[in-house]
Amino acid sequence: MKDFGSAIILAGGKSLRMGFDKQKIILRNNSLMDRITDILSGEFDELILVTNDLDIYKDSPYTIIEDEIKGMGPLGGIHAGLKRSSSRYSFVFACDMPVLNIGYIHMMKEMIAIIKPQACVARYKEWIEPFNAFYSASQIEEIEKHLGSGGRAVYDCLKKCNTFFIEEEVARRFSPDWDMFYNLNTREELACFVERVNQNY
Ligand SMILES: Nc1nc2c(ncn2[C@@H]2O[C@H](COP(=O)(O)OP(=O)(O)OP(=O)(O)O)[C@@H](O)[C@H]2O)c(=O)[nH]1
Ligand SMILES: [Mg+2]
Repeated sequence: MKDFGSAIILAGGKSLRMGFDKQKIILRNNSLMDRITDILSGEFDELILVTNDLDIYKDSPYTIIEDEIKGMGPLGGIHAGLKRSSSRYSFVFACDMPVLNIGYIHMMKEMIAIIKPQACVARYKEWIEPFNAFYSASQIEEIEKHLGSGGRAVYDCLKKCNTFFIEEEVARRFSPDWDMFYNLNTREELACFVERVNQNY
């Protein structure tokens, strides 16, 4: 079993705030999902998309699955992805995140290789950033317990695991403006991002 061969991209949920399915976001004429998979396929051997619409990916070369425990939000997607993953650790990302930072991924891998936690997640004040993070197969049981008792909060579940939290100042060295955690939840955020990056994307 490889340590770091797999990436999980979450593409389920309701997209209520966006008003259209976020896994279909187009940025400057290109599919955001295609951009994410293009970049991550250079870094990981196995890409697992956890979606609520299998039809979209009929011709995809990647592993396409649905939640096993449905309607529980991102933790349900992480659970399905980890169960399918063939690696000890999986990088977890979301379909509404426009910025990937490979240097930060490399740094997390190095930290994990030394510390050997169950998960590696950035912490920001009293919040965590559940995506652009690593989770491991060793958490599946704890996640099932958490979801089974109705818990949905990723942070609460991570507190019960041996999680290595990356502190804000460390993450900011890689992404001073926190872009690598930015996610597009509304049409305004989408328009604003397109405007801001303009030709540089
Ligand atoms: N597989 C899976 N992914 C999910 C689920 N809920 C959310 N996601 C994904 O998790 C990421 C973060 O989701 P959010 O932006 O918080 O929520 P959302 O449900 O997509 O959108 P809202 O309805 O506006 O809250 C996105 O990549 C979603 O596609 C779920 O139940 N299953
Ligand atoms: Mg979001």
